[in-house]
Amino acid sequence: MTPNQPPRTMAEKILSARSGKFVSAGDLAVVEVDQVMIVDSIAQSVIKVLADLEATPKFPERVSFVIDHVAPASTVSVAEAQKEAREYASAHGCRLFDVGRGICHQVLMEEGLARPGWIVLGSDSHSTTYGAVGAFGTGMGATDIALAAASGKTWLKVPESVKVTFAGDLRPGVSAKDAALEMIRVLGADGATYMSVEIHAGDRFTRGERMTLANLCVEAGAKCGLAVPGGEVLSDYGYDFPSWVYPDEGATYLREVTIDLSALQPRMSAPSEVDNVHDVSALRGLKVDQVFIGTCTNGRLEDLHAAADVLQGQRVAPHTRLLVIPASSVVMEQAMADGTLLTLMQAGAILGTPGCGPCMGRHQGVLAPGEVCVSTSNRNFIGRMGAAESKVYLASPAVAAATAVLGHIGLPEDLKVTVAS
Ligand SMILES: CC(C)[C@H](C(=O)O)[C@@H](O)C(=O)O
Ligand code: SF4
Repeated sequence: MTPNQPPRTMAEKILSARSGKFVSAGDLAVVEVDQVMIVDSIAQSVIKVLADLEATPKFPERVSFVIDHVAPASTVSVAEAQKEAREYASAHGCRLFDVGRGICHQVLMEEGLARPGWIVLGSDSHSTTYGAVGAFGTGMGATDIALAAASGKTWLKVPESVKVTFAGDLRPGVSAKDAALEMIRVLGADGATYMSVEIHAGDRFTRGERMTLANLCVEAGAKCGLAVPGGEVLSDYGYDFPSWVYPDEGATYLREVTIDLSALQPRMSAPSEVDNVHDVSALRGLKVDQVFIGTCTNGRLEDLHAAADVLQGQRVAPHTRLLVIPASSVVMEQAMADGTLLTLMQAGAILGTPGCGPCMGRHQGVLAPGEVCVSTSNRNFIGRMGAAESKVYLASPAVAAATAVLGHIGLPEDLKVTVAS
């Protein structure tokens, strides 16, 4: 950065570096794309656009197909679409992560396909997740994704930035998911539309926790969610963090908010907007039919550990179903090796194939009219997990686990039994 350049945000820094010239919010930038990710449900459309353009991927090693949203296939047409994606990836030398490998965002992170300062485009809105390691991750539609695959580049309007600072320390029993839900409440469901949410949390959050935070950013309408590394946490980025990725001192933000973690209680997002966030204690007692622990938001090993801590020696309530779906095959193997899955199953959990599971109501746990689900996912829109008359409440893995045992919304502390003398 030359001295006469104005201070830049993290988004401006990355887009400047990857476009080869200094750009600021509002400018158009043509940037090199480091990774293009294509999910099963969009693959056919992307392949069609490429065929119409008579183009093929310019850098096949930078293109990954992931079969995760409805995997294994639920219908003949889904199976056909997945077959097409599989065959296309193999014919053109692209990466393929097939049924059971896991959810696209978790898999790309595990495979080192998102790194600090990279630009990662996904055919999936939660591609903001890659900001957990300082990659400019964003979701795009089939046409833009196909053009990026064909050319190795994309164009972007450089986003304005909102600075979110986390201060203080979480109390015991309060998690990064609670912090993420609070962040969405504060920003509002469209409060960061087309903005970069720059997350300043020092070394407070693990890599997985930062994935939860960056993942939720799109629920405030954000273009990307970039976690600025601080202190010790740098080691869990897994890669060198180039100094040019850091935001400059004195960069301009459209809005700045501070969230005091020490004041947070376990939070829950009630239907049907993600920013409809309340303390769990205010919703306590509502009868629940299904609990779902998994997804790109909260299906990692640390999330399964948090659930197992609550479920150890407990039983899921008789009228409640508990579905647990690890975010990837790696998570599943680790949870199997350390006994976590056994604890969950002994409590009555039903395990599913690593992938999205019932998150968007396509299979493996669709809700009937009138049913209520507490889920560790990121969306609770009308009909998100099934019938339009069903309801989804979003929470942390610990709260979801406690709710499964209680059969109604509640907290781990509600499970403590007082033995009469
Ligand atoms: C199917 C996919 C394109 C969609 C998304 O873009 O996010 C899904 O993952 C979701 O969470 O709603
Ligand atoms: S787990 Fe849910 S939110 Fe994440 S990519 Fe899959 S469907 Fe979308």
